[in-house]
Amino acid sequence: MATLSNTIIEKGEFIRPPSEFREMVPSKSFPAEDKRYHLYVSYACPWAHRTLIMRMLKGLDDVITVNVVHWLLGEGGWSFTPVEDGSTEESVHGFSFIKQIYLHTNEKYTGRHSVPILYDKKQKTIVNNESSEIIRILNSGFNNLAKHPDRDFYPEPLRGKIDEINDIIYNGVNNGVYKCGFATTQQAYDKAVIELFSTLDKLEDILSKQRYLCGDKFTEADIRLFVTLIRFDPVYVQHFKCNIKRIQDYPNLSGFLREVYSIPEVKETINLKHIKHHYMKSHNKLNTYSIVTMGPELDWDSPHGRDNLPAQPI
Ligand SMILES: N[C@@H](CCC(=O)N[C@@H](CS)C(=O)NCC(=O)O)C(=O)O
Repeated sequence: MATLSNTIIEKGEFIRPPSEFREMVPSKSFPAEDKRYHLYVSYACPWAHRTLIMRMLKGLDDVITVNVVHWLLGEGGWSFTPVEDGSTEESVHGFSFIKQIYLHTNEKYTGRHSVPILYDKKQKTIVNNESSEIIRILNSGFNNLAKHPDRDFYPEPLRGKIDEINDIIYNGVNNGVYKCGFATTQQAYDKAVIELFSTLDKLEDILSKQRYLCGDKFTEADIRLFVTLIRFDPVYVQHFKCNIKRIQDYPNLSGFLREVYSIPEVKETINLKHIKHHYMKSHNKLNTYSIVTMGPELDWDSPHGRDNLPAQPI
């Protein structure tokens, strides 16, 4: 079972390697064109989830096509078989594995075979495999084709603030849960779990005073936090040992989670079966018998209670 492969563990601490394909759209080689680009994603993966949310919120669902891998990250990496519960075939080449997309782009490629991938169907090549850049591309690179060109999730005046909060969220939360789960020494785990919960405490405080992370405007920072929050209680609490508190125990973080969950375009991107099955059945060093938990009961459809805090329309 592929579990902690392609990752670096140093002194018991998990370190995420950098992505290798970093081209942008629009650019000379990659102009924005209708139906030319394609996303390869996993519903389970929080990094891929960001790109799916941005694609929906910008109204790019007719412009950028998508293939979804099966939830199991097995020996051969992400695969497109069997097709079930929302996963799809690989429709550009008919490939069975994500690895083949990387090797088709560069047969000498030796890096990770990760999702998400933004792919150019015309030149049959990977454009970008770094989710933080793919969401920026989707936010502004296709405005001539998007249903919602006026929605800007990285607006100029807030960029400094967004970058600052993104750093905090990436280190303390998005990657923070992985640092807890993949730690191989007590010391590394202790350090990671303390960092994670002190960051969550800080974010709880911010969200007690304002509707979103950067004020009254919903931005990419909120999307980046949401994808970890939605996985937290069903998976990370127990699977990654992030169990000092649940998100449900934080009034503001949980209200924020329910509000973002209630956005129809966001809700459409969530597949809890893929999320739970992926983590609990792919990481068998963490869950030897691959048993998927039944709980917890979730209350994501209950009122978010944040209407008293001012908000600009999304
Ligand atoms: N830096 C990448 C990280 C993506 C990532 O780590 N994806 C994981 C799934 S959650 C993956 O595909 N892992 C498979 C592997 O490394 O073989 C991004 O944000 O786009």
